Amino acid sequence: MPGKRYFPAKKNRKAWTLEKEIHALFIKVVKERRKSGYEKDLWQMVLEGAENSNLSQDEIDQFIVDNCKNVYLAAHQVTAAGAVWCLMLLASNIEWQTRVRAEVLQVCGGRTPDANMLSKMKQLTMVLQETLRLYSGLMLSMKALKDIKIGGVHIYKVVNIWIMVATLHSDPEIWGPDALNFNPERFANGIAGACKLPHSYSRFGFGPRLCVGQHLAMVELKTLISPILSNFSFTLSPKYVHSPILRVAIKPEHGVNLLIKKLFAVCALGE
Ligand code: HEM
Repeated sequence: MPGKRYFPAKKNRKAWTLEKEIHALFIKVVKERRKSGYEKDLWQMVLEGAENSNLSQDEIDQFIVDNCKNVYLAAHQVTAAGAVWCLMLLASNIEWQTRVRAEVLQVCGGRTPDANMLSKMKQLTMVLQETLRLYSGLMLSMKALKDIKIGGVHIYKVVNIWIMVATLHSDPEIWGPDALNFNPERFANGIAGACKLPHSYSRFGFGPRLCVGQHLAMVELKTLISPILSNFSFTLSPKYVHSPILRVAIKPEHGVNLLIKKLFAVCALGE
């Protein structure tokens, strides 16, 4: 909500200093952008939206900073984690890697993928859906704004509700006995065909607070993964240690080490 500064209480010195530094950092970038000219992109729309409003300068700055944080935390971190897990899963499932590569080569024919090509990558979509089932957020949180009753359970106003996404995404009752396995085939007929209760597949949330970037995220992931598949084959390095850890998103604690082969040359790469 614009108009209020959500700096932590001053007595929490470290958090206060960090918050102020982040604020100053984003405002500096905005000033530099104004000086150097700009493109008419999403970022520019945020700036113009704020500046053409009736807000005070302080409120405008806060609105801009909040949007920067949103994009960094909600958009960048989770999408990057999705890409890394997808590569890890393809590296450990060569059959699927080969299958998706064949599709990408057939659809793109060595060209940079455009929107039309991306929409034809069905196998890659299935792999990404399965990746986000196995490695998306741990939980979603919501707060009851009034007393409600759901399925016979009374929930009082202001109670926080935590929805364990990881549990829903791995329940054999919902996904079948292979719920813990990587099996993109389950998404061959879309989400409704993959599980008993489509609402339980909530990697982008659901309801009015559904992820606004869900389609952009899929486009980004396909745009990143498809050229990698066209140009390289890869397996997991023996150095890889499987250790998912909860940060902003679920991330590989020690990165993902891959052995990458480009045509006939072999090289090793960290995350
Ligand atoms: C694989 C990538 C992504 C995943 C797994 C993901 C997941 C989520 C989830 C679970 C929520 C919360 C929904 C809820 O509370 O019900 C959310 C909200 C949000 N996401 Fe994403 N997201 C991704 C990418 C992106 C991208 C690329 C953007 C923007 C460019 C974005 C922007 C947002 C924003 C602004 C919200 C808050 C929406 C609101 O509260 O109204 N996300 N996302």
